[in-house]
Amino acid sequence: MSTFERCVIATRESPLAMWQALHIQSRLREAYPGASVEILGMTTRGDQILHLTLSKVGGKGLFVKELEVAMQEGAADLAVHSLKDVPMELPEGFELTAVSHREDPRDAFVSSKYASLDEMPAGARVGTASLRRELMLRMNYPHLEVLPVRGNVGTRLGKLDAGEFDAMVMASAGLKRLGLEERIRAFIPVEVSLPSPGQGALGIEICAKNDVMREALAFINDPHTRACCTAERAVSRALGGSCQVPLAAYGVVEGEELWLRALVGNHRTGEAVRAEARGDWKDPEAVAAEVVRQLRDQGADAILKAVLG
Ligand SMILES: NCc1[nH]cc(CCC(=O)O)c1CC(=O)O
Repeated sequence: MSTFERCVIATRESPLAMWQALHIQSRLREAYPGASVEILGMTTRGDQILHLTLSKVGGKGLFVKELEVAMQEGAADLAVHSLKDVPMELPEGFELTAVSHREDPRDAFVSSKYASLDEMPAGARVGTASLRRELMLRMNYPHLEVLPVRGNVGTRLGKLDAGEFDAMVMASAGLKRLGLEERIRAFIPVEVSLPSPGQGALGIEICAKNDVMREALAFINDPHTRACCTAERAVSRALGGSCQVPLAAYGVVEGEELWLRALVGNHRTGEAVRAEARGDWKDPEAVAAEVVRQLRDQGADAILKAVLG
């Protein structure tokens, strides 16, 4: 097997992105003692545009484009992403070569005033950065005021602590990775808040022609997590999933079966349709196709058309 002697990891410079890049760096250094593994921190447009919600500025691609350019120009050999921030379609010439074992995929309830969403009185303010979470809140807690929030994990916690919100819904994975688990007052069950496709997993992107890095990174790929995230992303891809679409999809492998659940809806009205299917975990696309068929049979396309206007 051809090995590499040095590689450069491209990453955004948010504390969470840097944690994730350093995590992959340490795994590569452990697997390949003596290899040079460096990190190239970059600022993306998604990091710069903070006054608008992602659903208004163009979505997930804003967090990956500059990292892909760095790989194209030879300044980096791989990019480490939060998989849920990676667009469902990669540009020509790139591939998602590995998906790591996922951290806790649940959404977390963060508040210094209340112990859970159930305890919040009518009119209490919940901050969220995602239309998926807004839909969940509209469906289950229509008496709460849902407000948009942008910024990285620390910025959002700062806004909560400054009193701009009474609570925040955020990814458990981000808080845990940053050593902020003590801020989590409650984990929101996936039955209530089905996760975003790929939530909690890391996606490692390379140039498709880079055979050396593909081989070197293969050990990071977790087959069950990859199957689940492949199915989750396939549902999103089929239904035009993006930051503009309130869509949730979550797969788990149980024995030889992949159990996939999904939901799409209208965050403004709380209208939603759900579906689930079980199938061979080695054929995630087939399981996703069955879930998409069920969602479409229940009117998912019309709901999403109303959302996108
Ligand atoms: N774009 C936000 C984002 N992207 C990845 C994570 C957390 C890590 C993960 O879920 O994989 C977060 C924070 C959040 O959703 O609260």
